[in-house]
Amino acid sequence: MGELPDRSYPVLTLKSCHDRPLVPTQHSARSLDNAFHINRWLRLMAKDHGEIFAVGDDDQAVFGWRGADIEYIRRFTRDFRGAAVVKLEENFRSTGHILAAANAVIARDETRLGKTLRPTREQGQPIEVVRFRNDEAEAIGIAAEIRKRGAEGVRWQDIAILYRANHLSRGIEEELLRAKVPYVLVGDVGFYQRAEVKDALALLRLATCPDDCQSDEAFRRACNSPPRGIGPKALDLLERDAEWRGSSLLAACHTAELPPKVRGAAGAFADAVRAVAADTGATVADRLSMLLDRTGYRQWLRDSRAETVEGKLENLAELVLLAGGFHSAAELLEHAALASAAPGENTEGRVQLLTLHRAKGLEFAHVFLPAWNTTAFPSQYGEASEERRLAYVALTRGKERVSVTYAEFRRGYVDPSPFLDDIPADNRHEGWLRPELRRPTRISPRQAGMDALNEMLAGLRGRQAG
Ligand SMILES: Nc1ncnc2c1ncn2[C@@H]1O[C@H](COP(=O)(O)OP(=O)(O)OP(=O)(O)O)[C@@H](O)[C@H]1O
Repeated sequence: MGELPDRSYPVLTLKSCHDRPLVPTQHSARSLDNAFHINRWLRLMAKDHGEIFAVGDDDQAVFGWRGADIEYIRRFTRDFRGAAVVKLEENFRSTGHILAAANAVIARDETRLGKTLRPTREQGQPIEVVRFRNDEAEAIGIAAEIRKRGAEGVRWQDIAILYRANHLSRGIEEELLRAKVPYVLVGDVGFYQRAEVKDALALLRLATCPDDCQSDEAFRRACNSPPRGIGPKALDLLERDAEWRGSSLLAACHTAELPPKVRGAAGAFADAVRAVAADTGATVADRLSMLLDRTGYRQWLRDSRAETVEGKLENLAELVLLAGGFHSAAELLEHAALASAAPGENTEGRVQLLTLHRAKGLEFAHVFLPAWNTTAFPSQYGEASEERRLAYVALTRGKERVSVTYAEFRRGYVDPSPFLDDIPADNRHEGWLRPELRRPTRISPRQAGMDALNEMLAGLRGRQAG
């Protein structure tokens, strides 16, 4: 059976098992993995055939925000009386230190069914917990550490950086670029290619030189978000008018023969952009923020109620913050253009960057977990116990080394994530592990000489005694 999107499992399982009892074959087990998504189907099937084999892990139920209900798996033995529960606690993936840390973090979830992972591997290296002054220093530190590991022979594709929200990738992407570490954003586009970031930068370009013909491209991108009735027809009228007068598209908002309703909305948009353009005393960050508010862009996002809206608003906040570091809009726009090179989807030979949710089910030899800070992780938008399970998922992605980092300043002073306190002292190391702490202790030539001498003497003594 090939790869199937999660949501097709129930349908497929139902079809393939329609007239047969469901037995624990590889197929059925795979199809029923993540039982908390599909308990209703299980009931239906059990009613017909009476045999159910389901695989799931309540500690990894992290999709409540999109409708998955953890209660399905938690009350499984109540729903299916007499069901035998087999706990799979032997873990082949992670070292002892990683599992001890993960076990300790999830143990604080009092509502869980309960299991304790046991390592089959060696104890390994403790979790590195590394503190930074601010998020920029954190990104620089991670990129430098990754370069070091590369120099020690670790393959790029064996390294992953897993973060809670996708706006957190921005600083790390830039430092990886600077450190010349090849990377790929898995299942996502780079920060500057995200639609809302492109929209905001288009507004900024427009306000920077409203009547420059190069701004027409920015106008085309920005003019109808939020929708103002400037569809293909109205845009065509604007293009003709601008061409005839030799003016910009923004100027044409007041001169073109648009239908009255569209004309009002287009005129208001042009006025909002020009008002910000005229405010030459404002900083780049202030101008960007004013544009997002006065054109109604931010409000439009808030009103959309899409699942992704918080992530988009976070990306905009990150962009405004970033803009604070630039003296002029032109500098920021140039920087964005240079950093926009699209990384491919090919993970071979690249460090992988992905959100914690996307990382579920995956594993990597080296895992970096940045931004373990109160504002970022646990997320202020998330449900507390689900955030804890996400921390468990995060730690258990690592096979050999897991490095958790946090900053003291991230859009203001922040505290370390409370999940950090739950990692036992025995299983953590503050700061990066230096190579001499990582490798098996080497015996110095002096010590080797001493050992050889002692062995020889012991042999001699033995012979004398004989
Ligand atoms: N019997 C085994 N012997 C050795 N290695 C094993 C065995 N079973 C699984 N593994 C290895 O353990 C790792 C984890 O296995 P797998 O991905 O199937 O676990 P999982 O329960 O789906 O994990 P998760 O849900 O946490 O992602 C993999 O690297 C797999 O190859």
